Amino acid sequence: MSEEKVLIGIIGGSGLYALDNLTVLRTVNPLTPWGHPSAPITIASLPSGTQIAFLARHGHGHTIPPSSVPSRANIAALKSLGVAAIISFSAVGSLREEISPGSFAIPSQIIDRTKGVRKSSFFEDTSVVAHAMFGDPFSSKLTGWLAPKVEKALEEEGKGKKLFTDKTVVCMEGPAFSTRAESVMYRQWGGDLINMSVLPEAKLAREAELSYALICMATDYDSWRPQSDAVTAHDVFQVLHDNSATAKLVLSKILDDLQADLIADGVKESLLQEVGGMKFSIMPRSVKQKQEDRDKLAYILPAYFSGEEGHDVATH
Ligand SMILES: CSC[C@H]1O[C@H](OP(=O)(O)O)[C@H](O)[C@@H]1O
Ligand SMILES: Nc1ncnc2[nH]cnc12
Repeated sequence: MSEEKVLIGIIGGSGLYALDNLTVLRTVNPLTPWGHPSAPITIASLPSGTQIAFLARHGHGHTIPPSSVPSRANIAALKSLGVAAIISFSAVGSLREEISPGSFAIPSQIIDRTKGVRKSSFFEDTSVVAHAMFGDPFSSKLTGWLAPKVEKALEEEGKGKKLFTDKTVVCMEGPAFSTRAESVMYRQWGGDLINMSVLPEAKLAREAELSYALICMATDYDSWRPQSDAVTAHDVFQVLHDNSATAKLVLSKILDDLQADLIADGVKESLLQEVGGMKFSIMPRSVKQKQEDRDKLAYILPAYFSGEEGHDVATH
């Protein structure tokens, strides 16, 4: 584990594989109990000295498909660097006319359409049982802090791109896109956006007690519009290039303001919103819990599992 604390982790999705204009301090590739992350993580310093970490979800050169992203290793690796909060980027399809390609969105809800092939819990395959609270899958304080910054950056860019908040993102398995019937059904269910990445990432961040927010960039209208061709990867990649330039601008705005906000308006509280959140989610210690599993879980939740005896969690 690294000695130095890194405050914020950024996960870049399709089209966002690196950050510009930051002072790179080092690159790390931690071996977590769940393997290595998707790619080596770049640790950079802001002019204020605050450190951030950047991880490319699909690897450098986009070599990892959505169902094979090592999300447990990604979240565990970021946690091991001391990260308190994760700002994750994703290219999404739009399920709403008003969210035109090029628009940005910060969702507040998720509908799970993954198929169970992804390992979606750190507690899976262990002798410790836990049920994380997930009714509000994104950290409200973090999204509340981010939204005005993203909006301001989009305004300053002057390309007329809008930000939508409080939206519902459907996470599908992929890698093939949805059928027209599925796309129409997701709209009826209340879905506004669709991607293949937010799960299990958001669940794992919650289990690791990390604040988590998703910044979506709409690339296409998926396949629900009867008058339009169904989405292709080519459509997505055409919009991605422009979107990622905007995403970099948005991110630099967020990071520029970070130090001032840390001092002025208690943003630290937003970043630390989830700390302690697993206290009532982990089943109390029992003799059936294997020490090796507790040691493994100590990597992400040292407060409950580290030390010779480990700590008992709250009694239920
Ligand atoms: C490239 S098309 C589909 C692909 O794009 C999105 O990736 P990410 O969320 O990492 O930006 C989507 O979730 C799919 O994985
Ligand atoms: N239409 C779509 N469906 C799923 N993931 C996407 N990522 C970008 N566009 C998408």
